[in-house]
Amino acid sequence: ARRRRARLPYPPGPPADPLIGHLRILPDNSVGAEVFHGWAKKYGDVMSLNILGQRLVILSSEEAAADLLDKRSANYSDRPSFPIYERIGWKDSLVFLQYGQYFKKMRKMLQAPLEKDGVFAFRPIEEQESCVMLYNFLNNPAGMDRHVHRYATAISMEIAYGHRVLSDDDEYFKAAETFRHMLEEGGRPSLLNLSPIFEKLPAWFPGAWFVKYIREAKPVALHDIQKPVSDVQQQLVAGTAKQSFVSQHLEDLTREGRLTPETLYDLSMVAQQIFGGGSETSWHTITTFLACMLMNPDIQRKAQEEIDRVVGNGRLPDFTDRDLLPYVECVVKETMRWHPVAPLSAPHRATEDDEYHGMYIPKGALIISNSRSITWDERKFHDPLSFKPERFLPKPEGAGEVLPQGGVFGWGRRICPGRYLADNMVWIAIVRILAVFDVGKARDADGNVVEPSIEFTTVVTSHPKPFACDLRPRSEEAAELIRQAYDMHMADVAI
Ligand code: HEM
Repeated sequence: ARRRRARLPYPPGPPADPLIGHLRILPDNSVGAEVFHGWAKKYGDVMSLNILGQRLVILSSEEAAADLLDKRSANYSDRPSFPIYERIGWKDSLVFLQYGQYFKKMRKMLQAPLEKDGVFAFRPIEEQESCVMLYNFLNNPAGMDRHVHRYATAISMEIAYGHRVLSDDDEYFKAAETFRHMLEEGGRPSLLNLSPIFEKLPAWFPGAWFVKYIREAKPVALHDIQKPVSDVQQQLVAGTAKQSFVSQHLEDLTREGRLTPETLYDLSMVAQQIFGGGSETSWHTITTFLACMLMNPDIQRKAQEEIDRVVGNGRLPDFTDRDLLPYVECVVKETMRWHPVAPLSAPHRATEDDEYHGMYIPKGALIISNSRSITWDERKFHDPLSFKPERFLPKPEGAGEVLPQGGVFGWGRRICPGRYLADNMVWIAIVRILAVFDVGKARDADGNVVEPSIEFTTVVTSHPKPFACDLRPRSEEAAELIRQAYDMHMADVAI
């Protein structure tokens, strides 16, 4: 079968150079999704590139991605190796793990509390932290971006370690920021991807930036993985530990006599994925929403009217209101469709040779699903580049279009395990911001309106560059509601 398959053509792609293949035209990560989206129009929903002998298959429709990554997930659930991340100590982070028994064990451990019904348990934390975020907006609107980052991080840290982030200087919040910088820096293309031999280069050698990076990042990465778990261990001894993912596991492991350096290591790696996977993605989905509201005041007003009608002005919306707010639901979906924060999702790898519609996909090929193409597919979405929440309303009121979940949260056995948590985190933030704030145009020093111009940048995730806006409480009552909610959530905190 291998010989027969090998005679089939690879999926088509742009013209290549001899030997180096498509290396010269391989787009930079920051524009990759857009460039691939353009190419797909010419070469089709399944195209391929050859980068120095490494085959890259790019999937540009929901069907192709679902056919391969969902329906044939037994063959497409592996990941490529990430040599730099592996060397700093993230080898066993779930997101980077190769497919196999160890992956399955780690994935199960993380997934268990994050199932659809399980994430209900985290709602009080989300309600609490959303009030903190609103309060921070009120007192320091210019710090909006950071407040949202803190919101997503604080929820993740409390779920993972029972740690409550109480200030911007919080040690755990700082660790999340460091984690992000390390992810960003270590993600740059490097010689190490070509061969481990380059590891031996001296740090001063041109292009060998990673030697210094690895040396410096490794102890920090290790500390940030182990420290919060040893904090919880100490709190358990002192009787002060709060219920959390880690405390629960530590108690179980101790009771069952299974607490060993190995089980402790696994637990530390998995716990880190809660903020590693959840913080930046949720943060940037919410800032994308804020940018969308700034650019689409009519949509903002319509969503606010729905909230005013259903919830009124006397309280903040909460999860019990969700089913009664269909338009807000559409705004959340449209934010995720219009600009998914992971435009190229995460690469999968083919474990064995395969054939798809007469094309040959060799073992070891990297499979990239292009979320941009999938959520901007003209065959599925009318006017896909416009922000139109009503597209998701059922006909005849709306267009009855359906959000391709894979385009946002990925596929098959690697689908985002945090998707239900993310959905709650993002929804409650959005509905509460809409309820009490107006996102309006900023004014310059002379009082002139600044026309919004939003630019996106893609490093680890794709998100708006910092932008000016006028984030203002909708009324004095709204401001008072925020203060009261904040006071209530801080009542038990001794400062
Ligand atoms: C709006 C927020 C989020 C978005 C858009 C998002 C998106 C994604 C995507 C596209 C993937 C790659 C899936 C694939 O390879 O097919 C992924 C993987 C992952 N996500 Fe999320 N995610 C979000 C929130 C979260 C949260 C809250 C967590 C916390 C638990 C989380 C944890 C992870 C982990 C651990 C993986 C790796 C899974 C694996 O490799 O098996 N994510 N996410």
